[in-house]
Amino acid sequence: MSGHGQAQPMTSRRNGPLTGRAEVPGDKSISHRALILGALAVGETKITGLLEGQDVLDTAKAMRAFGAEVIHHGPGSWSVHGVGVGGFAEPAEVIDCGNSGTGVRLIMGCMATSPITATFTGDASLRKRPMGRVTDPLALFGAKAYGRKGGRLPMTVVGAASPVPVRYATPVASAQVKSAVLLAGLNAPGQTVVIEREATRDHSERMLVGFGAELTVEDGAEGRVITLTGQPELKAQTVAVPRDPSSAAFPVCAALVVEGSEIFVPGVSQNLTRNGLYLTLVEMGADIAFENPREEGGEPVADLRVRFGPLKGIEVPPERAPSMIDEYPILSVVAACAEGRTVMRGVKELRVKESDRIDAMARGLEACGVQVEEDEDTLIVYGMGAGGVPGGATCKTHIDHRIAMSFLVLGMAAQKPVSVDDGSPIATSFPAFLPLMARLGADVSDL
Ligand SMILES: O=C(O)C1=C[C@@H](OP(=O)(O)O)[C@@H](O)[C@H](O)C1
Ligand SMILES: C=C(OP(=O)(O)O)C(=O)O
Repeated sequence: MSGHGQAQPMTSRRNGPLTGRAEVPGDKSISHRALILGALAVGETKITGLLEGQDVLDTAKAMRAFGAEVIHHGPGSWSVHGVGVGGFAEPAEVIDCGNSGTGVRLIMGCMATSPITATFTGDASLRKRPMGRVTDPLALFGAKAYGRKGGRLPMTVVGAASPVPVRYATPVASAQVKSAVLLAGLNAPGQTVVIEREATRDHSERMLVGFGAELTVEDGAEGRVITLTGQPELKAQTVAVPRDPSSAAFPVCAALVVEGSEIFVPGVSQNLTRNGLYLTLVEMGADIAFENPREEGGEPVADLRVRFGPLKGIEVPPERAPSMIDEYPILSVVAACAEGRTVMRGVKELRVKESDRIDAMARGLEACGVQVEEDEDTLIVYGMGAGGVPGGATCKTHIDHRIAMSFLVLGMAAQKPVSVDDGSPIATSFPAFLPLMARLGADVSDL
């Protein structure tokens, strides 16, 4: 799986309306952070609703390798006995983060200010992704990194024995870079400051405060200024992981494009740094009711009631990109099923995800009979209206779970079936995607 094992072709085809309740798994970003902060805290952190996708399981394994005790009690229920800030042991084995950019970048951050050395690797997708964006700021703390050309994995990081605090303005909008610097700052004396021009997902900030770190956020002329006081004693917490809005996107968008559908998706995080897709869908005319808004596990959540209906193409405001960065693949499927064109600008970060997502979506949509235009930073999709996409192609997923799920959703609405060459990476973020969609009435199989 996730590029290590056998390719798993999958196919979906039109099959009447989708109806019922879709309980999507726990948030991937929060799940990684719950394990990592639990490992850096003193005492026993208890976690419920943890995503048991391969990305998060690889982070759990890594935390054990650095000396934390990580115990699986039952579905979604985990505990972590942490080693305290600065307490990481040197791992005896290579840390394999599988398919996970979040896992490897955050873990590099939290070991980089301890006097230990670790070697990181990942699957064929992760080994292509740039790590310099993280190792550059980690070098300012005094850490050293030795990787392949272009800052690629496998890579050895030598942590700083006497780290100094850092002030760093992130050159790209990236929560992974921000989080790596903050996690490194935990074991540096004094104040570490991260400045981001555009707000990215804020789970690290929220959870660091929750675990007892001293952290402030101010909006200044330069952007969001995050100041962390180093060498706190993090205290073990109880973490209830809310459901993942990025995973919810797949059944939600499927219901929007499959005629006659109506589904209910309970308890989806509505964190403002994550809800860009939902704003965009509403602007396209989507019938989504946000019911029973409340707070769960320190995050705003709502129950979503989603109904099929006509959709129109729009220009997605580029400044919205950080709050929906993982949702452009599925948005481009919705765009193909809408009337008129949808313009997605400011999306060049998609080129350095699990795959080049602009290219993967453009080629697969074209193969399914949809007209697209792209440049380095833009994807434009010409909508064919509800039921108008011909389909009838096999799309390449390039070891990318979101590409696989997006094309399988397209097959549920297209005139002819849509296949993917390899759906196995879906298990990195949404292991129960197939049975969940089948329960809603979708005809999707791994045959
Ligand atoms: O911090 C995180 O949990 C994530 C940050 C984003 O990546 P970037 O920081 O590269 O934008 C996102 O794409 C990824 O799925 C999860
Ligand atoms: C980009 C993603 O994850 P990561 O960067 O953690 O591999 C994603 O889940 O869409």
